[in-house]
Amino acid sequence: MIKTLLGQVGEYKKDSILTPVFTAAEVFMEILIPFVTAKIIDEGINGQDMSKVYMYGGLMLVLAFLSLFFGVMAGKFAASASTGFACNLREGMYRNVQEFSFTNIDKFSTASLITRMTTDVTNVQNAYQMLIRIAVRAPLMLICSMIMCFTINVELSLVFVAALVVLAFGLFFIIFKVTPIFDEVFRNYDNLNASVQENVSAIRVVKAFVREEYEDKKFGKAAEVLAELSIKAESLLAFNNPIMMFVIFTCMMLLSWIGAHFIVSGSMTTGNLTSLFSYVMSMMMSLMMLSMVFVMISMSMASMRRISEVLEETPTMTNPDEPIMEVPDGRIDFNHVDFVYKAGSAEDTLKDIDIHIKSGETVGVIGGTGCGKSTFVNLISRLYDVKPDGGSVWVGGHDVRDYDMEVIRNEVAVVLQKNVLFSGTILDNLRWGKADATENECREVCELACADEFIDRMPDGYNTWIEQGGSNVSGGQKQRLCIARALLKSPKVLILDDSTSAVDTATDAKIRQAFATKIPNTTKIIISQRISSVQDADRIIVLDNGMVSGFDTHENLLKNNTIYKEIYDVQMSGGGDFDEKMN
Ligand SMILES: Nc1ncnc2c1ncn2[C@@H]1O[C@H](COP(=O)(O)OP(=O)(O)OP(=O)(O)O)[C@@H](O)[C@H]1O
Repeated sequence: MIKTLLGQVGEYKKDSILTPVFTAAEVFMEILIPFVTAKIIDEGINGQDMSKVYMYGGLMLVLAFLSLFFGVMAGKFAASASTGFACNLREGMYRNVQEFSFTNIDKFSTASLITRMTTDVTNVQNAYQMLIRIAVRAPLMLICSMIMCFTINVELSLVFVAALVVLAFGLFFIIFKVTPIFDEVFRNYDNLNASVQENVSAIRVVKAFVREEYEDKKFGKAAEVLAELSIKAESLLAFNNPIMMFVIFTCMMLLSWIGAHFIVSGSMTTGNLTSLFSYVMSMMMSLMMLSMVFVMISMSMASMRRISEVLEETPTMTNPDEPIMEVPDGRIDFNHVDFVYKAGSAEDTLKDIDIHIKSGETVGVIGGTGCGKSTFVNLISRLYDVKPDGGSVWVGGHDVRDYDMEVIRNEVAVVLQKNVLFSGTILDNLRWGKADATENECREVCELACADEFIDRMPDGYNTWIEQGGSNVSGGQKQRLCIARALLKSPKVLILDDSTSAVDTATDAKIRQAFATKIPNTTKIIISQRISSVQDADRIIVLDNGMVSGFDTHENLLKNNTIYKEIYDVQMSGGGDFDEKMN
């Protein structure tokens, strides 16, 4: 984990090394200052020698200036190293997430990925800044101050060594108690983010079902749990200061009392006692800082682990060593395919699918909810891989695993069931299909997808701004834009996964007619719950519980496939979709 994280320091290594170097220099300057103070008091003031006062005063000024300079430099490099490190972590995670296969994506929730890229990275950034600065400064200061104290007076030094033990015990007891609470705090951040993400993205559904109050309560509860845990942790941390102050003042009183005896008996000078006080203060402060470093680091351990989980996640799908860079045609072969989402599941999602589709053919896929239609098409563009011994899926005469992944996904265009548009103009959205498409090309595909009619009615036409998630266009309009976007890729295989469900039947028929005449060489796979959407297809696959129950023309299926015939009869008599028959 540590190796993975440190690997992300990258170009900020130099800043990360310079920070402790300048911090050490700053500490050495600060350590010398009380020593010079003692000289001013003993040799200058007590010795009635103004020249010594000026000389040591000047030296002190130089030391103070150098300490300031080194401190500023250390702060500057620490800030640059930690923010740069955080930026690299975010970029590294984001890059890896882009490489994730769907199997990888299924492992992490969106909310958890967001928390990891925001809150977790901020924690690690703060911990890293502390590590390269305070974690160097505090122990160095502690050791140097202790050495100075012992050189001044051994007996007095033993007083604060005892005090240090008490303080260390108190502070580390608090850390021990507080660390597990912080672990829980970060786990709860995931729940809070999940609640925000789910509700904000589904705000329309929330309103439609009048669930505001319920959702409000749900969020309130998550926020309350988080607040309670944070209060618990902070309340424990609040003891830090009083314990520290108690030990410091007790220590000071003891030092003053014993020190006064030493001064009166002539075995110690006033200057030495003054510098001893300064060193003791520095030591206590260092210990306090050290305890904070431990809190911060233990707080961020959970974050570190969560970040490295994303960074170390290896994509389950990779390109072959010598990938095929061209898909010859739109032939599709499923050779006895078995597929399961999670290894070890009791039942396969797809079972022994053996189907052969010709290039340019239009194939309908029909079946009940959850029977595996989307899963079936996801294998064609290699969004998932088949089981290790679960047959193979071929496109254009080659196993999909032998292609370059970008090539196969460009040639197999999928209009997913859940259509997503991005904020930007209609043209921007269409050009996701082909970055350099001209406006004319965009218009052509929009005509094919019957999207031109509503775009032309919009005041800004193709430059109309689409809001995030396509919230300012209707479901049917969104579907047509997504079909146009896929067409712009001029793919060898076009898959429509129930993507005309929100389009009226007349427009649906028009789109299919356009496909048949304008893109005859593209293999078209149309998933639908409506028989009317697939009955014109060359052949239709009837899926039932992950298995192929029939694969033939509409007419032959009506004659030979009882499931298909029954659905047809139900839908023709005004019934609903596939599932109504199944129930
Ligand atoms: N990412 C996933 N992880 C685990 N199981 C999944 C995943 N996606 C789908 N499934 C399961 O696989 C089965 C087939 O799902 P699939 O989406 O292929 O069905 P479908 O026929 O397309 O259904 P619908 O018509 O409702 O879209 C279902 O039982 C579903 O719960």
